Amino acid sequence: MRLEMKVTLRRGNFDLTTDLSVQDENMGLLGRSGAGKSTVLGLLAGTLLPESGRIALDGKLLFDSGKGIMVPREQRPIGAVLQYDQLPAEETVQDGLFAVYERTPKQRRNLKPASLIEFLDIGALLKQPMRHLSTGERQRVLLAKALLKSPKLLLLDDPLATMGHFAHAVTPLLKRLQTELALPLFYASHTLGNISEFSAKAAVLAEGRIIRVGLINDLLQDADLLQKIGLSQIDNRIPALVTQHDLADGCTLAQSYGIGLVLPLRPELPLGSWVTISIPANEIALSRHYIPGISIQNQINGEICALIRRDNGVLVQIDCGTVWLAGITLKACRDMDLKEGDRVYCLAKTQSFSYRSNAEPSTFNQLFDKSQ
Ligand SMILES: Nc1ncnc2c1ncn2[C@@H]1O[C@H](COP(=O)(O)OP(=O)(O)OP(=O)(O)O)[C@@H](O)[C@H]1O
Repeated sequence: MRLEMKVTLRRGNFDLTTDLSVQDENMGLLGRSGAGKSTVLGLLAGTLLPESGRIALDGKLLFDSGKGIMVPREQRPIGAVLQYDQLPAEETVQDGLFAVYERTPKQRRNLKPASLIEFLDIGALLKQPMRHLSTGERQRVLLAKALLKSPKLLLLDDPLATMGHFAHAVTPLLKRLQTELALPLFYASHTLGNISEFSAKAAVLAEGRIIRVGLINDLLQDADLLQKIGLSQIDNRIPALVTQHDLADGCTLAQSYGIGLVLPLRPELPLGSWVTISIPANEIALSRHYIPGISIQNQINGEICALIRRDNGVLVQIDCGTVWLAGITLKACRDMDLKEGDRVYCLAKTQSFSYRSNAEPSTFNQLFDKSQ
């Protein structure tokens, strides 16, 4: 995706001025509530009209105030799951899906509607008007609509946050679309959890301005930036190789960068497969010593590489082969007299780890329309 967006818009007391140039496959949009994320997505999708400026996707102008160009939403090669989307009040789910699919040129259609409807479990909703749907149902229907457009870019206003348990099924679907259809995702959220699932990079938005664009790993090392965007919940994402399922003791064993990990039991994961596990930074405690006779199964030794001051505490970066982040209070940091270069143990309970969804190669094959 090559995206250029240099626009201005005033909404009430809120001023948005973006100067964003994206040359990547995927991008996250990170910012506090009210920073302007939904506004940016609306401008890209074509539900909002900028006052001035220019938007171009892959060299094609979508908006240019100087040239008087404004490509309407239906004609933009963009699918969008937006938080606020004006939809015809009485339009049924089926009519909405059908209309989008019919408008998409046959040679561009790349997904089978029936399989998508089944996969997103929206078959029972087809006769309902959109206004009768719950938030989560609505998000799934909007995702189906966005995908049936066979878009060249998918905008997501954190739909996973409101999808409940469906998020576990939809995440691998989106990942599969990224690889199978080379579909770029632009994912907006106020936390990094879902963004980093789909993109290694993020643009940071604060008070209607893009203040940084960079690798998420680099953004996490910028204490001022973290403070500015009030990032509170930070997850560690760790790749791990499944080595053993211990049914008797109820745990799965894995290796990550030479470190042995004791994880929640997931016997269906093939031995020798790679998984991504996550653990919130706030779930990791630190100790200067190995603690024998404790129920916590993971005590991982590493060296502190940075101490980042946050609103209510300190984010400690520890090099354990890969970088782990532990969120502790300022008091704990002072009491332990922690400094860069100190060696510490990261203490992590088995049940604090969760498995992130992995795209299994065969699960989605029936979705793709390969007849074109
Ligand atoms: N229809 C509107 N009229 C006037 N102001 C609006 C309107 N919609 C949004 N705003 C203002 O624009 C600003 C940015 O809103 P926006 O929804 O883009 O933020 P956001 O980053 O997506 O927030 P959140 O994470 O809470 O969804 C807010 O200050 C909001 O009050």
